[in-house]
Amino acid sequence: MKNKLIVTHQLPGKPFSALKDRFDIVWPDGDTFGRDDLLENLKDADAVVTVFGKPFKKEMIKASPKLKLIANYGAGVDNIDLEAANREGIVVTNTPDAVTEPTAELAMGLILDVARRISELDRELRAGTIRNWGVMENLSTTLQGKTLGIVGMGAIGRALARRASAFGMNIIYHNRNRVSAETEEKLEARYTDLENLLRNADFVSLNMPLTPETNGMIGLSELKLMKTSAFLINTARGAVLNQTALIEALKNREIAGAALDVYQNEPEIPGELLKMDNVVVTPHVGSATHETREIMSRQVVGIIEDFFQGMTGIPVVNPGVLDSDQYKFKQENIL
Ligand SMILES: O=CC(=O)O
Repeated sequence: MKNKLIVTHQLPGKPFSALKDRFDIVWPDGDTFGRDDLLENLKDADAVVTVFGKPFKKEMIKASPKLKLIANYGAGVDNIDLEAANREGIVVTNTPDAVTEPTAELAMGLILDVARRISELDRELRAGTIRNWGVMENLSTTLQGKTLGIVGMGAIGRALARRASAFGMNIIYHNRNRVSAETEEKLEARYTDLENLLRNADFVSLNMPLTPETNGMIGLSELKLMKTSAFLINTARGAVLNQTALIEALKNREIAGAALDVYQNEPEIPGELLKMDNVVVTPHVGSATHETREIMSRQVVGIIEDFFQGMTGIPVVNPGVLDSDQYKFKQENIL
């Protein structure tokens, strides 16, 4: 009998044809399923493909008694109730590698944009509101020689450090665990505590995952430590930053500007941010390139194939579940 796979959102579909002999694959008609439709489909699902930023919470997990695998399309798994998945013996995976380089590209792009005022000047030119092309007009900030503070030196943080070095920036970083001396040397990155990073960086880039420890990590007191000439860049998750505090810090000129790809309550962006010339906004597109979306689909398909053949070496984000009785019971019913 075939296993049942639910894909919760539309994704590049071609790679999924490799699964059709072993799986009945259910896709939504539109962009995604309605709640009731999804709950109904989950009743006898063996695996589900979820999407970063789109909640897959306890209610969904409880409605899925046969579910063995949640294969998240995306690196961040903050959209999934991991505790509920652990309780039910469900393995959760992500697509960590695919999103690294494009997200670092976007972070670099946002740094360039907010520093050199690219979007702002583009808007003004189109609106016909640029008064003058004189030598003292439209001035911005050079990256060369400036200090970039990276909060979260995982794969994306490291990929950003490599790019920023090419622009002549000095790199300091803060991370839960210090990276190896070899990596520090290769990236020419110096470790420091968060307070020191915030006080010294000209650009602060948030690149940590959203976890209970990082939730709200950057609030008003942290923003106040930053230089008034410094910029904040967030391509991580909206909730690592207190958005109300950011708006206050920008209004009070505690910092010079911000460039944001993620928000506390997506897809909502506070109107106040949209009105500020020194704020660049993009709609959570860190990994949104044609190439990356295709690679993410291929990676998810490979993970599902490997998992249902009992293979290890897939990117499991809740490895503790593999020792649980619930997981073992479910495994016995798969193979
Ligand atoms: O934000 C995107 C991802 O987590 O992959």
